[in-house]
Amino acid sequence: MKFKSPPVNSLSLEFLTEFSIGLEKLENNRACRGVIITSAVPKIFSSGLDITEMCGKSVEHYGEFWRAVQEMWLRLYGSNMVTVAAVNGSSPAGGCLIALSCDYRIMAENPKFSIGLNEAQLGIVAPFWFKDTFVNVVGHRIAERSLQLGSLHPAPEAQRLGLVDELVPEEKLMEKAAAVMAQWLALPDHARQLTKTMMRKAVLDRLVAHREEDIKNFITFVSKESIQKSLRMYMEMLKKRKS
Ligand SMILES: CCCCCC/C=C\CC(=O)SCCNC(=O)CCNC(=O)[C@H](O)C(C)(C)COP(=O)(O)OP(=O)(O)OC[C@H]1O[C@@H](n2cnc3c(N)ncnc32)[C@H](O)[C@@H]1OP(=O)(O)O
Repeated sequence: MKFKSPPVNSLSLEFLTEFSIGLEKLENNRACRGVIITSAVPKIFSSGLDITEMCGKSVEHYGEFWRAVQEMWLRLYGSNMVTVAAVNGSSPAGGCLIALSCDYRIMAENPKFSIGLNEAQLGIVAPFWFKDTFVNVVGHRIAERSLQLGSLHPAPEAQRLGLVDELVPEEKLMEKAAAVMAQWLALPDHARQLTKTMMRKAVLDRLVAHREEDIKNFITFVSKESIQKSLRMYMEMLKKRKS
């Protein structure tokens, strides 16, 4: 699957819905045993959740948007397929969540590309299931420090921390992703799938059990004037940085 929503592959409601439907179709296709996720937008894997979806909208919209974020994660993290992220650009926040939800992450070895859950820098808090996914990849201590600081780790540091599994030159990324996919697909599906379920079930079940509460929390949080102000200021900062 190639993300192609210029300029930065931000995860809008439309993008998330299309991504989830695409994953569902592949999941139901018995001929498809694995998916490589990458980007068709140069230098950006995904800029994370589309901030404009969280600014100045109705309560109904926030609810619908957050349900779509949850749905995407439940499908990807809970997928029976082998999932490989070929991270060919920067990948903050929700973009990082997508990479973390895959079985294996390969990143282009460009120190200008960074990845991480930087929510704290925006004055918002990564939800528990973002945090759980992060902890399951890098461990508690690294996750705690990285989340509190809202760190975006340049590719070499991301590899040192275990946030990505390996770095390769950008031109070799897809070749390497295909080789990793072949290695993972060489195992019998049932054994690999049951093992994956065993490793991820508790974290998935936690969101499923608290899904409505999580949506309510998001709506309450994002509707606060202080949070709206932080998000607006962040968007302005992005625009100023550009000019
Ligand atoms: C209780 C629950 C609480 C909520 C939990 C929320 C959980 C997750 C939150 C998120 O995922 S928030 C999103 C976090 N993302 C970021 O911080 C990334 C911000 N973007 C950047 O750093 C840069 O844009 C980039 C991705 C490194 C790309 O840089 P580049 O220089 O190539 O491009 P820009 O000029 O900065 O951007 C182009 C254009 O896109 C707009 N834009 C960028 N990112 C977003 C975004 N995430 N959402 C919406 N719009 C975005 C940017 O403003 C520019 O717009 P224009 O100026 O061209 O109109």
